[in-house]
Amino acid sequence: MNWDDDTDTGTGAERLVGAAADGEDQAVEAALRPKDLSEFVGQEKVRQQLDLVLRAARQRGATADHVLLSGAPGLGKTTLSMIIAAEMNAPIRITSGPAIQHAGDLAAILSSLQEGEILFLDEIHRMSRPAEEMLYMAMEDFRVDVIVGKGPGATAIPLELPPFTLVGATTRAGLLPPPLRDRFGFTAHMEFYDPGELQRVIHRSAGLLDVEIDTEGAAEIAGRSRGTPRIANRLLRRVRDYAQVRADGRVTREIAAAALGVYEVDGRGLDRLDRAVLEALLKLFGGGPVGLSTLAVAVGEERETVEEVAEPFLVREGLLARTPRGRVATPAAWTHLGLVPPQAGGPGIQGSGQQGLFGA
Ligand SMILES: Nc1ncnc2c1ncn2[C@@H]1O[C@H](COP(=O)(O)OP(=O)(O)OP(=O)(O)O)[C@@H](O)[C@H]1O
Repeated sequence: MNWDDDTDTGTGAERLVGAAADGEDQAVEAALRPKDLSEFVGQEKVRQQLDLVLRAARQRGATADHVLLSGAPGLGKTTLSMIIAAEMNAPIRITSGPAIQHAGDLAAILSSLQEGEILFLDEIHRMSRPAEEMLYMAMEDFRVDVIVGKGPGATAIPLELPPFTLVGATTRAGLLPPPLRDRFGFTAHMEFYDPGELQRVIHRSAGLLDVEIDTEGAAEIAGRSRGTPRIANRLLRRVRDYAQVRADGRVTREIAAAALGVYEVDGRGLDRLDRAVLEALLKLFGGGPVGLSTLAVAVGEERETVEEVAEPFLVREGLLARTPRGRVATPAAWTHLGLVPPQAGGPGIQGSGQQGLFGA
C-alpha cells in the first residue's frame, strides 16, 4: 500500500492533518517522544515482540538483530528506533535513504560506528542501488569492500566493521528488494492506532505540555486524528491555542470541536481538500464513476494532489473507491456529507457506477 500520501506534495506537507512532520512538529516532537517501551502507547504485538528480541540480546550480551519497521508516516518508527537504543543502552546514529546516494557515503557512516551502535536508516527504500548492495554485506558479515581507484586498476579493500544493529524504516516495505528484506532478523509492521490508543497518546502529551484536558476532549481530538499519533499531537497543540485564547485553557469536547471546526478538520478527520473532493464527486458527478483528471479539474487541484494527498485517506475510511471505470463514492460518503444518494434507476447522471458496485 502506498502510504506516502502526503510526504512528497507541497499541499500535503502543509496540511494540519498531513502525516509528514512539519517544522513545528520537529521542534516539539523530541519533547513528546516516549523514552522506553512501557511509555510507548499501543502497537501491542510489535512491543511484545521487540521486547523479547531486545531482552534476549541483552541477556546474551550481544547486539540485537537488525530490525525493519514498516508503516505510514507519523506512527512512531523514529520513536521506536530511539527506544531500541535506550533499551540496549547504546548510542544511535540517525540518517536516511535519500541522504545516502553513493556507496562511499554509507562506507563513511559504517566505518565510524561504535560497537553495538544503533544505525537508524529512515526511508531505507530510497537508498541508491550501490549503497544498498554495500549494506547487504555490512548487515550480514559486518564487513564492507571499499573500492579504490577506477577501471581495470580498481581494487577492493576489505574493511571490518564493529557489530551494530541496523534499524531500517520504510513506508513502502513492498519496494525493498528481497535480499535486503531477508537480512532483517525482525520485521515489525506498524498499524494505524485506534481511537482509544490515540486518546492515551493525547493525555500523555497533554500532561507533558501542561494542558488540562478531560476524557471527552481527548476523545474528540482522537476521533479526528486519522489513526496517527503525530496528527493527534498536532491537533492537540491547535486546540490548546484555542482553549487559551477563547476560553479558560481547559480542553473539553466543546472546545476541541470548536477549535478543530476553525481549522476545518471535521469529526472524522477530513479537511477542506478531502471534503472538496468528496463534495465534487457526490454533487457534480452523482457519486461517480468519474475519471481522476475530471475530478481534479472540478476541485481546482492537480491530479497528483487529489490522487496522492486526498484519496489515500478517503479510500482507507471507506468513503471512496478506485475502480477501473473511475472514482466512485461509497454509501458512507453520502451519509458523511449528509446527502441522499440518487435512487436506483432514477434520473440524471447519478447512478450506475455507485449502484452497480454497492447496490445503494
Ligand atoms: N506509540 C506512541 N506513543 C506515544 N507517542 C507516539 C507514539 N508513536 C508516535 N508518537 C508520537 O508521534 C510523533 C511522531 O512519531 P515518529 O517521529 O516516531 O513517527 P515516524 O513513524 O518516525 O514518522 P516518519 O515516518 O514521518 O519519520 C512523535 O512526537 C511521537 O512522540
